Order: sequence, then C-alpha cells, then structure tokens
Amino acid sequence: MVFDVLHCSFLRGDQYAIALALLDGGKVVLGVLACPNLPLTSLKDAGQHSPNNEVGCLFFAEVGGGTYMQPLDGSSAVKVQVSAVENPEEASFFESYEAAHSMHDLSSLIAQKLGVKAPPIRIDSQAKYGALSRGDGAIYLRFPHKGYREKIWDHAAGCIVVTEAGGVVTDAAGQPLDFSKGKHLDVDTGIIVTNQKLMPLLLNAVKESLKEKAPSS
Ligand SMILES: Nc1ncnc2c1ncn2[C@@H]1O[C@H](COP(=O)(O)O)[C@@H](O)[C@H]1OP(=O)(O)O
Ligand SMILES: [Mg+2]
Repeated sequence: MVFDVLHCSFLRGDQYAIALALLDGGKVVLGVLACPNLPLTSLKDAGQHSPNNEVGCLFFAEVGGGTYMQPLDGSSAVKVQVSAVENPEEASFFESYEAAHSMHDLSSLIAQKLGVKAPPIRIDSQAKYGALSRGDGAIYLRFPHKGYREKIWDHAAGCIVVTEAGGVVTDAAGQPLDFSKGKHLDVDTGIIVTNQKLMPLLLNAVKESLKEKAPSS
C-alpha cells in the first residue's frame, strides 16, 4: 500500500492531492486520488466555472474496472475517459507548476514539435493525473532535472487512474512504469502520459527533442 499526503502546493492554496494505491506483486491494482481544490468542471473551460465554483473531486480506479470521478460532497460517481483528441494541434498539455520539478523548456520544445497550440496547463501534484483522466487536457509531460529519482507514491494512484480511463503512462523511452523495484521508479529521463492514438507521435517528439537538447560531444 502506498500513500502520499500533501506538499507545499497545499500551503500555497493551489492544487494538491491525497493519493492511495494498492500494489500487488509490483502491479498497481487500485488507486484513489482526492483532489480537494480541483473544479468539478473541466479546466479546459477555465473561464466557465461551475455554479458556485464548486471544487473537490475524488478519482478511483480498480484494475479492469475503469475510472470514476465523484464529487467530494458525496454525490454520484461518473465514469471518466481520457481525451479522444487525435490531432496534436487540438491537444493541450499539463506540466508541473514548479520549474524545479520539471524542465519547462524541454516540454515546450516537445509541444512545439508536436504542433500543440495551447499554452501549458501548470498545476501541482497528482491532480494532473486526475484532470487528464477526465480529458481536461490530452498530454502530461514530466521531465525532472538530472539526479532526481521519482518515488512510487507520487505516481502509483495517478497511473492507474489514467490507464483505467484509457490513457497510457510510460517513461521517455516508451517503457511502462515499473512499480516493483522498491520506493523509486527507475524511469528513463521522464514520464509522459497521453491517449493511445497520440502516444506514437508524442514518443517521436520526445525522442527528437531529447536528441536536440543533449549536449554535443
Ligand atoms: N526536484 C524535484 N523534481 C521533481 N519532483 C520533485 C522534486 N522535488 C520534489 N518533487 C516531487 O514532485 C511531486 C509534486 O510534483 P508536481 O507538483 O511538480 O507535479 C511531489 O510529490 C514532490 O515530492 P515531495 O512530496 O517529496 O515534495
Ligand atoms: Mg509527495
């Protein structure tokens, strides 16, 4: 069982998440993600807030059972699906609010290569996985600076919430995340998330961008 509580974004009043995941033999089989500050309506419609600016979403997923979102006030849960966007020009992408957590210049290059027109949606925490699972945006790019090692509790719940909603979560080389190696995820370079249609295009854009950014020898 892996559990992640809060971090400094909570203190800033931004997005934060409480995440719980169950691992069975290194496989994530259940995930619950509470996002108390996430609007009930899509972040795509930032100008069109839901009545009373209602916030507070719970996402939950069990392997093979799909992903559901339930308002934290306890009203009924609805099944959610990742964005069906196939044209990257119509896609928008999530990344960390903190430039110290993910290389914004690299994601901007990747987005440019893909032809993404929308500016990045920068929010904290695993709320990005929740928002992506209901199609608020189609892509999540996470490229920590050299030397940072990702922890399983920062991704386990979000990973199953997105995959059960039809999305794909891999490292920058296209390999699935391996939750069987203890507390760290030994990912190649970064973590990328999108729908099945966009993943091959995204992987190409990531490979080209990494090559371009690599220091020449
Ligand atoms: N230098 C770093 N690079 C990438 N991620 C980090 C770094 N330092 C902390 N984190 C982790 O990133 C997560 C939030 O990421 P973000 O909001 O940018 O998506 C947090 O759980 C945080 O871990 P921790 O909870 O130990 O502070
Ligand atoms: Mg944390």
